Amino acid sequence: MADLSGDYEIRRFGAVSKGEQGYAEAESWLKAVAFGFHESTRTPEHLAKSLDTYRTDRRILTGAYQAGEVAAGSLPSNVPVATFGTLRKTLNIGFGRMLETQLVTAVTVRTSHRRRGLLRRMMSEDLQLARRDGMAMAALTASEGTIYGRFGYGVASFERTVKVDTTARFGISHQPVGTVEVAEPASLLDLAPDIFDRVHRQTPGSIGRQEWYRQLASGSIGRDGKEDPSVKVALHYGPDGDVDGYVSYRFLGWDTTPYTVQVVDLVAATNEGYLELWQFLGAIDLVERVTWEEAPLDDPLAWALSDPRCIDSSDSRDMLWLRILDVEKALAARHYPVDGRLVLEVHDPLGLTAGTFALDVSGGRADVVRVTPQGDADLTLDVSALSSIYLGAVCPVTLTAAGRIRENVPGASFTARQLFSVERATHCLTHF
Ligand SMILES: CC(=O)SCCNC(=O)CCNC(=O)[C@H](O)C(C)(C)COP(=O)(O)OP(=O)(O)OC[C@H]1O[C@@H](n2cnc3c(N)ncnc32)[C@H](O)[C@@H]1OP(=O)(O)O
Repeated sequence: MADLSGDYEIRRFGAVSKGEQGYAEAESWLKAVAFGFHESTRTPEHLAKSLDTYRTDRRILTGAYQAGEVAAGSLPSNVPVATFGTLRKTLNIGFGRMLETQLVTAVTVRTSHRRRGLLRRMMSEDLQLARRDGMAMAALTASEGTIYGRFGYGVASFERTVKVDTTARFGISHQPVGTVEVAEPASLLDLAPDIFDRVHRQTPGSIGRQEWYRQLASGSIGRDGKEDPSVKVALHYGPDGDVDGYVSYRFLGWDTTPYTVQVVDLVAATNEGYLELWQFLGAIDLVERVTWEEAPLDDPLAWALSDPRCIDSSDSRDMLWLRILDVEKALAARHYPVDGRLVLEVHDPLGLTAGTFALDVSGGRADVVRVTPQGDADLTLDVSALSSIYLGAVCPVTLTAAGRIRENVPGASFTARQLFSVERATHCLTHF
């Protein structure tokens, strides 16, 4: 590939708020992101609000800038031709364990500069820096399924859109132990982070949320950057009166048929709270359908409904893509529900963490060492496949059948399946 270092300058800077030094650069960067995702132009107020939340999240903004002269009349050189954003949050890796993770987002390359290696350059440099900084994991959500495998990312969790028929056939037999009450949407500015944190600690695959989420759930910032007065909120109170769940939702209007409520955010820290919030949604008068775009695949709702066919869930898709940056650290960080031993030969297209590793689990604790291969490892796999099975949501036996894992010792994929399983369904409620 051609060396582009002479053509583009890569700059990294932290997000800042209006009035702070570097704001113009951050604003141009964010405008370029909006352009890359085909958004209509963001207003200055929207840009300022977004950058405020980015600053709280300590996002690092990376831009590629034309180093030479730009074409006369084209966008000036201070507008990046490519963008790449990162922030760090914890990832629940099962059994309540947390792993700090490099989250990659806002990847765009201007059409007139695409396929010249800019994404490859920004991704490779960023992952190397993160690894050097001691990070063992990176994550992203992908716009297309074909882009990120080449960089060692693998699909590690799924989600689906559900359309739930809430006409007379809707019924959940659960006997409520708590109550649900309507609240002022703004109450979520305070309540949402603590409730989410409880869910985060008990859900494998959960990613810590960025500042923006409580604003979205409360209707303080809609997707267009303005306050969203259509957002309504109901809180769930447990038997002791503590708020342990909420749903934020909007009615889509009388022109939509069937009459539909769309869930903006649904977060419940208890099994009962989850069912009781659904009982509330199913009881909203004049509404015939409730939709939710971030529902789990393995959803208790399906088993709680007296008629599970109330759920139309034709849209299932990959959600979290993980990329292990340091196999020893990532494997040692996990808790394992069974004892066992596996020797893994891991290939890495970026050369960050290739090698053969022995994983020995005893009493749930892992001992992981890099070994010199003596004969075949139990499993041979790319780091993307190892990243896929890491959260227990992707079955190693299936990846073996797909040719993504080579099983050198019969039964080793099944051992991997048992070792990597987690205590409850993997699900990530955080988009970033
Ligand atoms: C985490 C996120 O933010 S997801 C959002 C990703 N962004 C978008 O979808 C916005 C629209 N798309 C774009 O901005 C650009 O086309 C990008 C970012 C996807 C690619 O940027 P480019 O600079 O053109 O990629 P680059 O030239 O570095 O290509 C790197 C490799 O990926 C491949 N590639 C790039 N884009 C795609 C694609 N859409 N589909 C399949 N392969 C792709 C290239 O062929 C190349 O392969 P190789 O190096 O193995 O030969």
